[in-house]
Amino acid sequence: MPVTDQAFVTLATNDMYSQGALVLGKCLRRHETSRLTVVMVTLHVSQGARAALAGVFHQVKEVEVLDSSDWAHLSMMGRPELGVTLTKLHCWALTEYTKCVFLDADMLVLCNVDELFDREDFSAAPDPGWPDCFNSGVFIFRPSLQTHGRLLQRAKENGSFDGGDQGLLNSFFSDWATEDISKHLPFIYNLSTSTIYTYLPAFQQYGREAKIIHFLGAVKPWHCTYDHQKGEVSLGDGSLCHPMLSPFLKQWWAEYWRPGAPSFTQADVWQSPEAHHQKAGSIGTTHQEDLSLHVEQPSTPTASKETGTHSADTPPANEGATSDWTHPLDPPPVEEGGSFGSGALESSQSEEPVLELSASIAEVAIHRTAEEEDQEHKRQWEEGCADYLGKDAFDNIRKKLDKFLK
Ligand SMILES: O=c1ccn([C@@H]2O[C@H](COP(=O)(O)OP(=O)(O)O[C@H]3O[C@H](CO)[C@@H](O)[C@H](O)[C@H]3O)[C@@H](O)[C@H]2O)c(=O)[nH]1
Ligand SMILES: [Mn+2]
Repeated sequence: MPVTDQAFVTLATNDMYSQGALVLGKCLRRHETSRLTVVMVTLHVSQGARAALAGVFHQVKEVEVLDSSDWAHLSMMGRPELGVTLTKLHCWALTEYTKCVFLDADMLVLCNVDELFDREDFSAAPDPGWPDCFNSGVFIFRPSLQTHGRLLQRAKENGSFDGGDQGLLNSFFSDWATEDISKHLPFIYNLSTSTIYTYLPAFQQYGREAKIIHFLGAVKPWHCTYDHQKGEVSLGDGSLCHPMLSPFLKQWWAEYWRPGAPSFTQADVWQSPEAHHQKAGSIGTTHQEDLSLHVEQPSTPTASKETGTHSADTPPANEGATSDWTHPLDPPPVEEGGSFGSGALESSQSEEPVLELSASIAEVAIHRTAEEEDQEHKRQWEEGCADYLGKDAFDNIRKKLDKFLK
């Protein structure tokens, strides 16, 4: 039975971030959350994207865009686009729920994380850049129109020290750093991928315990290109991503293409320009336009109907859900018949070309000689694709060095 007065909430103000929200919603469902799921959308989210989101989330709620337009502070972070993150503040107006967990749309949930609802308002994880501040990508809160009003008031009067929601929220919940340690979420609930660059040994040590991955920063998974043929993920400029990041990006794409709920492509999105004529609703007023959609068949979003009411009693079906632990950093499981899967992609039940390809790569790998293996390993090392969790783990490198220096 779903818990109908608690919800996971996310936000998408455009179709790009809607892709992230879609993956997030799919992950939550696949890991059988017992809570409802809500995505707040704004004017510029197209009908195509909304339909896809409605196939995954219990509620698609239109809210007004709030933008700090604070170029000075935002450019200090190199992220002028983040003014709209103030729109996040509207989650406090979702008073049909007693407790919520907000998750950024650039999150990958790796297992069931319903235990987050045991935490109290206001809980969050430290920000990797300034750990006395919390990162506003994951937080537990109790919706309240009073808090919503106070936050908006503060935004109007004082702005935000970083131009986005995180600065404002840290000023508002300023005792988070010192008041109550139980309100500090473990970092594994908001493991920023930037840690790969800032503290690689810790990432190696604890990365396997991660429950939620946060693709924090300017480059998001949907900016990357996934080459099914080569099984490689490259960044926008064509360069290959960091080898430690690759399993998570592949997992993100596997979730994106996982069947059982619709995905949408930019092509779908561009085909629906009528989206831009949607009227914006305003949250927190009696005239708000609630675009929540009843969803009977998540796999057929076009069958959804707009009701104007909240659809807590008709959660999307959970077909295809699995509670399997499919951590991208886990070694690929040995399957019957002795063939190996490809880690992240292996977890997909999809019949996408991805899977067929991973199987053929596995077969090739099995028939390789030891010498060929060594050569391949050397080639990957030289290309900067080190296997930090396996052959190239610190311990193994040290052993090699010790042997060499003897
Ligand atoms: O054009 C945008 C930009 C952001 N978002 C939403 O706002 C969230 C935050 O933006 P994001 O690009 O994820 O920011 P981060 O790179 O994670 O940067 C940090 O700084 C932001 C601004 O303070 C905070 O919102 C983040 O939680 C914090 O992790 C996204 O995940 C989306 O849910 C949109 O819908 N549209
Ligand atoms: Mn984020």
